Amino acid sequence: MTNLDAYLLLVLLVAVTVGLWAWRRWHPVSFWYGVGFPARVVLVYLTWSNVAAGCGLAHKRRRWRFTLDAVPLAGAAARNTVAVVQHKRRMSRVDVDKAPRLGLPRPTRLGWRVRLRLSDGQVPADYEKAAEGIAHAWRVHSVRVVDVRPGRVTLWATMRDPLTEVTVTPETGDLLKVRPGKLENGQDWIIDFRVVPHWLNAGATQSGKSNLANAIIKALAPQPVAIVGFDLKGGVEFTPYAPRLSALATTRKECCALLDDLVRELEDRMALCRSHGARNVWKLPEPLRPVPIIVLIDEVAELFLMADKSEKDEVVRTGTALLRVAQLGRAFAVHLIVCGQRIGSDLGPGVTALRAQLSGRVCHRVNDPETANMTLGDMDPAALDAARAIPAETPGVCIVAGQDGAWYRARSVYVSEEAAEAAALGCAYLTPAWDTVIGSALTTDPGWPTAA
Ligand SMILES: Nc1ncnc2c1ncn2[C@@H]1O[C@H](COP(=O)(O)OP(=O)(O)OP(=O)(O)O)[C@@H](O)[C@H]1O
Repeated sequence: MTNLDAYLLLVLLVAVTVGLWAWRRWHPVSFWYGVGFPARVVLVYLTWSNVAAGCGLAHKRRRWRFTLDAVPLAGAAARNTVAVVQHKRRMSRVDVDKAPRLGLPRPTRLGWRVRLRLSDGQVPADYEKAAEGIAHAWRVHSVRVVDVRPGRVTLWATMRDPLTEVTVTPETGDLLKVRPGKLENGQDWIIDFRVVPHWLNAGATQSGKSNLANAIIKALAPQPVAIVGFDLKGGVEFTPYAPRLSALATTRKECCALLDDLVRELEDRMALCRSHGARNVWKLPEPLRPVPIIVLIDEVAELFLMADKSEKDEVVRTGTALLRVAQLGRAFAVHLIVCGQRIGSDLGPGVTALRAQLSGRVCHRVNDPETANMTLGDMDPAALDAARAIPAETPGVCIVAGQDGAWYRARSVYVSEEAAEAAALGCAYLTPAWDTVIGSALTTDPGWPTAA
């Protein structure tokens, strides 16, 4: 090779490197699909046998192999005997590691998914246990086991944590559908109250519960819905959103009265549906359809705590009414968002039944494993581990589980109180008066205010 050739080669190498750097810098998405992902696939295939063996996923198979007989292993004796031992290559059956069969990796925006065939005797839990080891071996942020089918699992590798910075996604305006943040897979986190009607929003103090409530209020504010609040912290949480609230209860007495209204309204809606032969309000003709009601409850434990015996009746009444709202609400468009640090059976009878009705679960960072258990206990145990691993420095990160049993790491988008207040004020003209809301099922005109 002449000097000129070497020079040209060097220039070419520099040009390719700079080109790749610029491609990655200015168009990371196409760079990932065009270069990053194929390179990763090659690496994953080449290293899979070792990775599987290292993570305890390979199993031993007896295979015919050429072996060297009588080769001393090591040490001085080995050197001495090597001269006299005849090395004979011969076929014999030996134990070899066999990795589970890897399917074709498919790219995602932040990583890849790859399907695996379970070896005999393996269960998906073996892969869940090995997920952290695989993530380190593949040098990725996380590996999750998803989409479990008989004899197969899918591993989902994510290169970096998409939840470090969550940006706002514009709302589509679909009724009762909000996008309060992002999921770990980079997709929008969607809360659709028509699919999952009631939600439990739990977590330790400063974990991001109120921020999620802000995000939901901000997203619901421009929609034709009535929002009511229960805030037994003296109204400090929800009073700033009062312009967009049709009703706000801040004392136990007000809570009882508001719950009575809600139960009566549910009964009216039930009667209306019955008289029109409809199973739920969505089957009613549109002009007759009552306005959906979103019930926001802050620190639910306050509703169940009693200072003395005189409050017992009120607490029992509250619990029963809340349970009725939860049980009947789905069909009659009354939806609950229950926030709290704890919602355990220690709060009294009825709480466990209420919790069972809240099929949407959001578990923020927790201080004690019981809270994660209470919120996600009936879900996949891996979801519990993930909830316990949420660090304090990432408020808003949570584990979300819907009724399909699947769970995701997610983070709500940051919505300051000022932004939520501004949204509530800006949409105040959409706030239906409580009197018209609770009478809406009895009239043909729900009294819905129109834009000014
Ligand atoms: N998604 C998020 N992104 C960035 N910061 C967040 C996010 N969610 C919450 N925070 C910040 O974390 C802090 C605590 O949040 P928040 O008030 O929502 O917690 P909380 O669980 O409601 O606490 P408490 O129970 O004490 O009221 C706030 O300063 C808030 O700005």
